[in-house]
Amino acid sequence: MIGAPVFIDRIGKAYGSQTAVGAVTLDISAGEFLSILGPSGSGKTTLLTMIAGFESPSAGRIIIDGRDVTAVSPDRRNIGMVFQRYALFPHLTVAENIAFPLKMRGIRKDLRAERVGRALDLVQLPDYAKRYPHELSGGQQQRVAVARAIVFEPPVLLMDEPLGALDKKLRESMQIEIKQLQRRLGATVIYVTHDQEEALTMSDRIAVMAKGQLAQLGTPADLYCNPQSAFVADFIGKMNFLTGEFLGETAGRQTIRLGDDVVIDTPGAAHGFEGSAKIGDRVRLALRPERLGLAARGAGGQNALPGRIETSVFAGSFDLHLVRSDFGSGEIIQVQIPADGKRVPFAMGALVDVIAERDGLRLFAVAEA
Ligand SMILES: Nc1ncnc2c1ncn2[C@@H]1O[C@H](COP(=O)(O)OP(=O)(O)OP(=O)(O)O)[C@@H](O)[C@H]1O
Repeated sequence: MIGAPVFIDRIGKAYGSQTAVGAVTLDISAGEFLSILGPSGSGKTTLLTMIAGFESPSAGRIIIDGRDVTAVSPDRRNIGMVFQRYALFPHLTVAENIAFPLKMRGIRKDLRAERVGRALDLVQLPDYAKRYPHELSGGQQQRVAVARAIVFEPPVLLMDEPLGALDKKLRESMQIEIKQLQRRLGATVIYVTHDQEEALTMSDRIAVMAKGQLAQLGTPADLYCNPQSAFVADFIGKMNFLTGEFLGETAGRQTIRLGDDVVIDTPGAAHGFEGSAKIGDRVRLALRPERLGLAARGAGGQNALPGRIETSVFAGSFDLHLVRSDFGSGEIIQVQIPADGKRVPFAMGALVDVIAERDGLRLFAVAEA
């Protein structure tokens, strides 16, 4: 199976006066794993069902492998689909379920059996051909659904929250399985999820949707390190936000005052801020919990945020400290320190400095919050 490129050209969908998707353009390479990520109601499913052909767009075109399929019916787009609910036929065996798309395409019985066998091997269920769906676990049923979607070797696979109904552990192992399978097959995958960790783990690129629009498109590292808006910064990974006053810019560094007397330097306009603030404007400073450090009060050096430990939680691979700021209106700052087996040196109520590394800071205008 070789993947096909998918070009989504200014696609839009309106329901009456409501815009579900507004002029989204995505250029997806052959063999790419692209996730569509966004909160509930952001238009992910509407976008995917238009690519599948179950909804017709109000505007724009869909090009698969160089062919304009905008007006082509779903069964003629040569696309495999997996949904959150496995949607297996309950009265058919696993093998019959997987053979179904082949039968629809008029493939001979002996060839069908061979391809079903291969698909079952690929999803690691070689001994389950004769079982019925109700005799399988949720994860096994979803693997059968994946086998059914890939058995006719479609160059494009669409998946809409395929792991949403599974528990966390199973979901995580299936994420790896699906990713490995996709690499082996070379198929182009467009994968809808609202789970940012899932999108970060699986994708070559992620399209973040907000209110029917593309908020940002990039690699997982891109979105994580260079979010272009407070929305993306907040949606991808964990983020602390502090509101402050813009004091000005010198040598490419922006200076922000938090509360009455805490002054912070950011690394410059290249790091997420468009530089549209005027002196005195309110701005939002975004700080990743894992890019912060902790020191005893007074030992934090430059860019220290004074606060006190409200609570500390052991979270396995890291310790999470909630620090109440001693400036502004006493916001909670989350600080994540990798666990090294040693005890946390700070007791509850301890006076500390939160150390903000410059390159871990982002600055956003308040208006777009
Ligand atoms: N058939 C429809 N008629 C009217 N409005 C619709 C219809 N389908 C979707 N919408 C609206 O379009 C918007 C986008 O919905 P969509 O289901 O694409 O979002 P989503 O990001 O997939 O959400 P979720 O994660 O909750 O599934 C929503 O505001 C929704 O109410």
